[in-house]
Amino acid sequence: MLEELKEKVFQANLDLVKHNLVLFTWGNVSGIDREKGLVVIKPSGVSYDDMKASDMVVVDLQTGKVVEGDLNPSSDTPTHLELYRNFPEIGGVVHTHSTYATAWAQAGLDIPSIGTTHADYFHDAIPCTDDMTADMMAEYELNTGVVIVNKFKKDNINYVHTPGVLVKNHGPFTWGKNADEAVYHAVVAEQVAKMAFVSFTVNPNTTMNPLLVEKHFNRKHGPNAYYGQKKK
Ligand SMILES: O=C(CO)[C@@H](O)[C@H](O)COP(=O)(O)O
Repeated sequence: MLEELKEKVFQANLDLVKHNLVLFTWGNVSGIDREKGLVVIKPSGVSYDDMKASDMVVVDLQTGKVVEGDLNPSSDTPTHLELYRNFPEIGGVVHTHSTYATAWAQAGLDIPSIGTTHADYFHDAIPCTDDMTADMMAEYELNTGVVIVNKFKKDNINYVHTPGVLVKNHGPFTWGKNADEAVYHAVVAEQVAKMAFVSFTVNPNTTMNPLLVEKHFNRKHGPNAYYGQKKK
């Protein structure tokens, strides 16, 4: 079942290792088949060296029940599912503990847009979620997704234009139209987190003109986007 998606999700998980975004098993990638309402995700606690495409676990989008697979799905599965249920245009989700993005998450700070690299991929600051309340702890993984969705709703952030978030005291989640794009955004998020850290070390008052943010974002994603299009 879903052999092609399993292979893609498996390769996307290995790409986390290739891009130095994970140590041990501290990360996970999933992909969704929207028509079938099924999500394919990495198994929990299996080393990337030993993992095979056939180890990927298939879960039901609505119930979270395992539909196929001998191993437990990633412990972060309820978070991935909550994102798929609330962000209908996404096709892949990534979670890592990459160093710089996690440092901003642990500090409880948004990563502000202070460079064109950031603005090319994230229209707004990469937001950091609010604290979870005590009653949310019982369903911690599900509510990790809830605090992400709440943050985007409360601050009116477009999840397509800003495809990532920092979960406070935890780490980054990113998404995209498929698993590959979600990994790509995880790489960019880590890089802009690192560059922002260095920029604020050099100049704690670093800012960026919002007009430059708009220019760069729209050059890649606006109605007249140029980047990657056929020559007119
Ligand atoms: O957030 C965490 C740990 O804090 C997780 O990302 C796990 O480290 C990965 O777990 P599995 O995907 O192997 O269950």
